[in-house]
Amino acid sequence: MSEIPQFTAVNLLTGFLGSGKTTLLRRMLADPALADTAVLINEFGEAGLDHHLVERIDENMMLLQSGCICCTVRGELVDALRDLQSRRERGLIPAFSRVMIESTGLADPFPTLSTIKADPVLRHHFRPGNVITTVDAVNGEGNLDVYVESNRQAAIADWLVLTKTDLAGAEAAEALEKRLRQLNPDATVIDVHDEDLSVAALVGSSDATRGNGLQSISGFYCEDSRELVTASGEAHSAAFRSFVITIDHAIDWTAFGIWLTMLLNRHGDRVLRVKGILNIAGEKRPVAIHGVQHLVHTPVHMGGWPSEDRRSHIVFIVDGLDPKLLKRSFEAFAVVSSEPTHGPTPIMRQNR
Ligand SMILES: Nc1nc2c(ncn2[C@@H]2O[C@H](COP(=O)(O)OP(=O)(O)OP(=O)(O)O)[C@@H](O)[C@H]2O)c(=O)[nH]1
Repeated sequence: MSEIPQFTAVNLLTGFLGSGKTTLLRRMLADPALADTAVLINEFGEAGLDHHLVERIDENMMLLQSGCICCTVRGELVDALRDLQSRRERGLIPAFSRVMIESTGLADPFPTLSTIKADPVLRHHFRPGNVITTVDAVNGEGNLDVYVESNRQAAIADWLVLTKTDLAGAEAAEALEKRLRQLNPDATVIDVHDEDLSVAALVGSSDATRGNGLQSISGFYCEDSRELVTASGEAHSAAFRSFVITIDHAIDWTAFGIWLTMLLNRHGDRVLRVKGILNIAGEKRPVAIHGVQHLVHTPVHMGGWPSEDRRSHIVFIVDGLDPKLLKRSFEAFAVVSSEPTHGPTPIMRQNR
C-alpha cells in the first residue's frame, strides 16, 4: 500500500466537448504507474455516461453529476474530495497518491483548481496538480474561434495533448499546434499518437510549469448549465443545453446510423456532442456511439452492460438547438425496433 503523501496532487483533465478526455483517461488508468489514482468524473447533463465508458468501477472512482464542476457542482467537488480523504485516512478505500478529475467539456479550469486552494480542509491535504488539456485536431481551431471555454482550457494547461491527428492530417495538426503555442507558450504540446508519449509523465510534478495561466485568468465563471458569463461579465452568446433520450426498445442500427449521420451533417455546428450506450436489436453487448459536431466516430462494442439497466441512453449537448425538434426527428426516423428491452412501455423519455 502506498504512503499517504502530505499533499496529494489533484490533476485536472480538461478539453472541449468530445476532444478525447475519456479516451485519454482510460489509457492513463491502464498504465500500472497510475494505478493508485482516485478519479472524479464530472459530466454536463443529467445522465452521466463517462464513468461507464471508462469501464473501471471501484470505490476510488466517483461521479459528479448534474452540473458543471466550475460552478453548479463545486460544492459536490469539495464534498467528494473530503470524502476521499476521510475514507483514505480510515483505511476504508485503497490508498491513492494522486487524484484525477475529468471535467466537463465546458468547464473553466480556474475555479475548479482554486476551489481546492480556498477550502479550509482540502488545502491541508491536497494541492493543484497538472492541467492536461485535450485539443481535438479536427474541431480544435473552430472551437478556439467560437468558444471562450476552449481558449481558457488551452491557456491554463500544463500539457496540451493534441488528439485526432490521425483524422485531421499533418497540415491541420501543425496549424493547430502553432496557434496553441501562441496561446500558451509555457505548456508542453504533445500528440496523443506520439510513440514517445508517457501518459504517466502527464501527472508528474507540476511545480516547474504551473502559474502563468492561473494568474492571467480571472473573473470568469460559469453561472449555470445554460448560460455562461465571460470575464467582462457579459452573457455568453452560446445557449448550451444538455438532455438525454432514454429508449426502452432495442434500436434498429441501420435506421439509427442514417439518422445520426444526417443529423450531424445538417446540424453538426449546433449539436456539439452526442454520446450514447445503445441496446441494438440482435446484439448482446451494448454499443457506445460518439458524435462530435460534424464527426461521427466509429461505434464500439463495450465489454458488457455496465449495470442491470438494458435501455439505451443517448446524451446530447446542443448549442441553440431546440431539443423538441431533435426528439421529433428521432421519432420520425423509427429507429426503435419492436424488440423491448425493459418492459413494454414507454418507448422514449426526454429528461429536459
Ligand atoms: N480517431 C480518433 N478518435 C478519437 C481520438 N481521441 C478520441 N477519439 C474518439 O472521439 C470520441 C470522443 O472521445 P471521448 O474520449 O469520449 O471525448 P471526451 O472529451 O471525453 O468527451 P466529453 O466528455 O463528452 O466532452 C470517441 O469516439 C473516441 O473514440 C483520436 O485521437 N483519434
